[in-house]
Amino acid sequence: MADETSDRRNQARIKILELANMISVPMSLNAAVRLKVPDAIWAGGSNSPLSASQILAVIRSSSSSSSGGDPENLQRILRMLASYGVFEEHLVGSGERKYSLTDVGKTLVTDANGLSYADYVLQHHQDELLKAWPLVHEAVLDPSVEPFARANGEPAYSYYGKKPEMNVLMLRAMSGLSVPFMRAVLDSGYDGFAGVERLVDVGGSAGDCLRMIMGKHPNVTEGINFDLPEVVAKAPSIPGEILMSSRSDRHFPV
Ligand SMILES: C[S@@+](CC[C@H](N)C(=O)[O-])C[C@H]1O[C@@H](n2cnc3c(N)ncnc32)[C@H](O)[C@@H]1O
Repeated sequence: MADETSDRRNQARIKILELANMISVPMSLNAAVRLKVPDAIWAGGSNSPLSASQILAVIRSSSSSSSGGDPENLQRILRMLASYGVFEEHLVGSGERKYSLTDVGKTLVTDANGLSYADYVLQHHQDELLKAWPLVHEAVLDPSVEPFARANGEPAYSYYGKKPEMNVLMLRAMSGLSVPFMRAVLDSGYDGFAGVERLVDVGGSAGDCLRMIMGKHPNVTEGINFDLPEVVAKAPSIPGEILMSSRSDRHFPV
């Protein structure tokens, strides 16, 4: 064993402490999203550095209780996420700390269509998903039941289908994720859709990708959103699209 006082061993101990406490990072992110901190700082595009007290005042002004709260606890969350590049910390003259959004943080700001990556964060931190994580080791010992099903009694997508609020959050999370990606693909000059007349999106969720592709490429005259019946039922209709639901009981990874 190496010398316990060596820099290498000290770094190793610090690293394992960091890993053991890593859950504090996504849970702080989840807390910031739940509190709508990114929208509070963004304030319609200003992104001016605000202190924890100022952010709390904005959050409180749009909630039923306009006072109270603990800016110190909010500052702990902000500092944690600043160290992971979500917020930028500004030390102002008096020693006060203020926070603005980095490019990473801006992905959490609600856009003109009501979309952002915030729903993706929320979707991944629902109680049902969190209950599955401590069971990951069981997937090694007995892979016949996936951790989500072990924790919740059935596989994720059939479970979502029975819980309207989870189904809708999943749709919103996927839209928030896919719309900016597809916009980037289409704006990049990608020509893979040239000459395509019928396009099937397997697991197309709300149909955003189909809608955007068909809007840009009139040659695609028939789009088929192949997804689960409860998902297709909630998806907005698109002219020229055939909404097709899966009748498969088998839940394949998409
Ligand atoms: C990760 S999401 C994909 C989101 C979508 N491609 C987008 O860009 O927004 C996976 C999708 O697969 C769908 N899915 C899961 N199991 C399915 C099945 N057996 N048949 C059809 N769709 C399924 C889910 O309902 C969900 O919409």
